[in-house]
Amino acid sequence: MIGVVGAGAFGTALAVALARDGRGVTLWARDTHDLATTRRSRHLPGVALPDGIVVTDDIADLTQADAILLAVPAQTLRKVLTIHANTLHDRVLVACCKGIDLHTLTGPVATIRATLPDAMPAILTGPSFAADIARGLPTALTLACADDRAGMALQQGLSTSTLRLYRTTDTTGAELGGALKNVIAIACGVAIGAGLGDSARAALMTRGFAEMQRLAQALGADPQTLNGLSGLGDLALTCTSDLSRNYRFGLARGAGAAADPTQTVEGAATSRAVTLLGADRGIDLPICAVVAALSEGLISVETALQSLLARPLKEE
Ligand SMILES: NC(=O)C1=CN([C@@H]2O[C@H](COP(=O)(O)OP(=O)(O)OC[C@H]3O[C@@H](n4cnc5c(N)ncnc54)[C@H](OP(=O)(O)O)[C@@H]3O)[C@@H](O)[C@H]2O)C=CC1
Ligand SMILES: O=C(CO)COP(=O)(O)O
Repeated sequence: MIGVVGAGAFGTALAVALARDGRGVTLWARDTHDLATTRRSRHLPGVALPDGIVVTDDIADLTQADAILLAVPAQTLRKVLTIHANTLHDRVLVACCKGIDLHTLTGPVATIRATLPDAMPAILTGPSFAADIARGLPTALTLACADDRAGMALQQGLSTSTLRLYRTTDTTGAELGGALKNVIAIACGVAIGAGLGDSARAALMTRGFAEMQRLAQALGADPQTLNGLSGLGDLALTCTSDLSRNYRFGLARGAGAAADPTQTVEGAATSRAVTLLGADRGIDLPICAVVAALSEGLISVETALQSLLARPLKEE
């Protein structure tokens, strides 16, 4: 049985895909609302839960799970691990979130390691909208686990006919790719929202990818990981699709409109976290820094765009 913590859009979509493929799934939510009776998540409209999914608000129901997917926002992961340490402490835990904890400046795998040292941590990341996964559209993701035997078991256990998992042991590269692409997606949304056009977006994606590579290498990631699904792949998806909440957040800000406050926008807090990580190591992350200042309301859209366009001329 696979356990899923968090019945939001992504947790529900993964549960649906696994259950459709014949896996037993127990889906835990802190408050199931009417999910158990309606079999529909308010976070994933139009998708009905298959019979193979057991819905619960008792985390102890995950005690027998072969692996537990953690599909809660990155800024809440540490709290969830701490509160439910009794159930989660010695388990195979697959982080399904994309972000850097603003207080510890750690990614999801490092957060699991620090909070529950006897758990086996892994991360599932890469280009995949919950809506696509739930509809059974083909998706390819990265499964990263430092222990390659455990990674192989997870790859087998979590792949389905429509969900194709590629494996790596580079958890640092995988978690940084997923976290950083959300920040660059906000910047791209701002540019498009402000009417700067597709050429400006392509420039931001490229220079943003250079920032992703710089920080990831400084933190010990394999550059090849950033070139894969969890880095470049997810950057391409998130910076170009209206389905992305990070991109839409930027789009609204760029157009001078209010962003939807009910949406999970991981790149907002993560932009500050990665800016701090970069500053610690003397790494220049101008796009991330501008997104952080803009997300926190410290600068206007005009100032943000000016500071990106007024960068000194230099070699590529
Ligand atoms: N949506 C997508 O397409 C994809 C999302 N992801 C990643 O998945 C992660 C989760 O995003 P997503 O599912 O979309 O977000 P949603 O906003 O749809 O759902 C978040 C879920 O987390 C739960 N949650 C929040 N705080 C806590 C807490 N303290 N304790 C327990 N549960 C909590 C919420 O519960 P409640 O309903 O009670 O508020 C909700 O079920 C993010 O890191 C995102 O980047 C990755 C790939 C695709
Ligand atoms: O990570 C995602 C796609 O891979 C989802 O992106 P958003 O969180 O921006 O919606």
